[in-house]
Amino acid sequence: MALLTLPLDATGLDAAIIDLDGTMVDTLGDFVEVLRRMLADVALPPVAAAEVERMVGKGTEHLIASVLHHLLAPAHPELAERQAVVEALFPRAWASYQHHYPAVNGQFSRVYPGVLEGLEALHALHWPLACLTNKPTAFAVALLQAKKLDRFFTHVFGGDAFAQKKPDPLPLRKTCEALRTAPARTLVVGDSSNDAQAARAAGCPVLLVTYGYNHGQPVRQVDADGWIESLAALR
Ligand SMILES: O=C(O)COP(=O)(O)O
Ligand SMILES: [Mg+2]
Repeated sequence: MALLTLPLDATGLDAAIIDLDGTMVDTLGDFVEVLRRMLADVALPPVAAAEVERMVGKGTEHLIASVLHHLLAPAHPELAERQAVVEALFPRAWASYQHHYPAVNGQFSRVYPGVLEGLEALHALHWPLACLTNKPTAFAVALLQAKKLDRFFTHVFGGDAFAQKKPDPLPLRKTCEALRTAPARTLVVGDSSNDAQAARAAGCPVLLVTYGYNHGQPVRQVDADGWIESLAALR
């Protein structure tokens, strides 16, 4: 695919679906802070940003469970026993996370360089644009509004919008339906293997940014159609 060697309007593509965390907004600081508040509520110590970075991207349930497993591992080295402790703690942790997130959302995060330029370039082509994230929809909408990026998107779908989350292809298929575009003509831009696997399975071409969160793995080893150092490369 000559995605990165042709001008975008000569690629045969006519729409785009863009990921949020790690692609448009560096939200690691938000996650670290909301987890710090949540963990204090359940009498656990905070978790380091480098650990959180490896755990972000598969939605809220996965993030909370991963953090609890990580922190409880020294005291409960046996997996089955730890699982039971995590399950018992989970409802309180979940409720605390939901309680704290709105106040934290966008306060400890920033839009990556080049994002505005890239979105403006797609907007100038009159491509319909959707934001598809594993973050809950309400938090995603509020974050895009706080960062003044909401005006670019006709649709915003979060991890709770469909029956499956990325890396399942269902959210991409459903988002293409909402945009009324064909997957093969819809560019996916993301930062992780979740985005790339979902795009491959849905039949969408996919570009990955090189600066986001990819579960601690090198992003250039992920099967994708290309890598960009900034969304400004879409100009
Ligand atoms: O897992 C999350 O909450 C965020 O994931 P995203 O990279 O799909 O925006
Ligand atoms: Mg992401």
